[in-house]
Amino acid sequence: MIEASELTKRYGGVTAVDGLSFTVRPGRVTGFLGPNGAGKSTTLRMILGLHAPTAGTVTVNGRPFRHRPRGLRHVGALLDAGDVHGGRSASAHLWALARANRIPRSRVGEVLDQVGLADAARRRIGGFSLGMRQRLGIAAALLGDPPVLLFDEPLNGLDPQGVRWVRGLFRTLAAEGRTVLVSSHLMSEMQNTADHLLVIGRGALLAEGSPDELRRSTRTASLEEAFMQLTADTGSAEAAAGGGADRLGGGKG
Ligand SMILES: Nc1ncnc2c1ncn2[C@@H]1O[C@H](COP(=O)(O)OP(=O)(O)OP(=O)(O)O)[C@@H](O)[C@H]1O
Repeated sequence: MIEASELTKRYGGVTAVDGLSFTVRPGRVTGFLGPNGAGKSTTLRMILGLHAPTAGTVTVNGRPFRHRPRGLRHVGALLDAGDVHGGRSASAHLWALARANRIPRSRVGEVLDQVGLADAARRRIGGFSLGMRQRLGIAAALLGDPPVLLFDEPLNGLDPQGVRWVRGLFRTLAAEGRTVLVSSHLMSEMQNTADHLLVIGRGALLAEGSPDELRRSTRTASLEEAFMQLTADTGSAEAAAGGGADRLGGGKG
């Protein structure tokens, strides 16, 4: 369970996250949606204790999460798949993380198998495609078998088979009772994946509910249209490109 209360982050004059309160429950996939610059990554970084909130609190299973030894056993996260040492092999990268988090070495082979990178285990990460890096980032998140998992734009660079695989993986992780939070700026991606959605714009919560609830509350035919409508006033490039949709009011679903 992740609980945010009045979470706020300011960078100088920019308010990236603005009094955000939400609960992410275990046993379901929660989609975290918002246009570019809405504050998704900043929120994920505050959940992980990488950035300190300017105000408000966020807890993971009742306590603020700090990076610490064995942290990967509590929370696994894919934030930026490009943020890895390109000179290392996939297995060396995962083994370094496992060692630092006191995770048995046997997990390295297991997660490489799980993400479909077993054949690339000894290859340098520098030669990996974006999709392979995403898979490696997912492997790192799974390494400590954690009860809470955060994924920032996990589908970037994945081919259709990869996208289908990730959707299945998220469903399995949720069915195992884990807390799964997945950020995306594409509502359509979440249509088949998320049980519950949090929609933010300019750092504030615009709406939350199941995909059906969001469609009903916005009286739209698809989640994509619902998203356009909910974010129409946030000044995003996507909302502007969507154009046209009448605003019917979004509120909580
Ligand atoms: N370290 C930082 N210093 C200054 N401003 C920042 C910093 N990190 C984020 N911001 C600003 O905070 C706002 C929210 O950014 P954030 O990356 O959290 O949004 P996002 O929803 O993840 O966007 P995207 O979908 O583009 O990844 C943006 O205006 C961004 O420019």
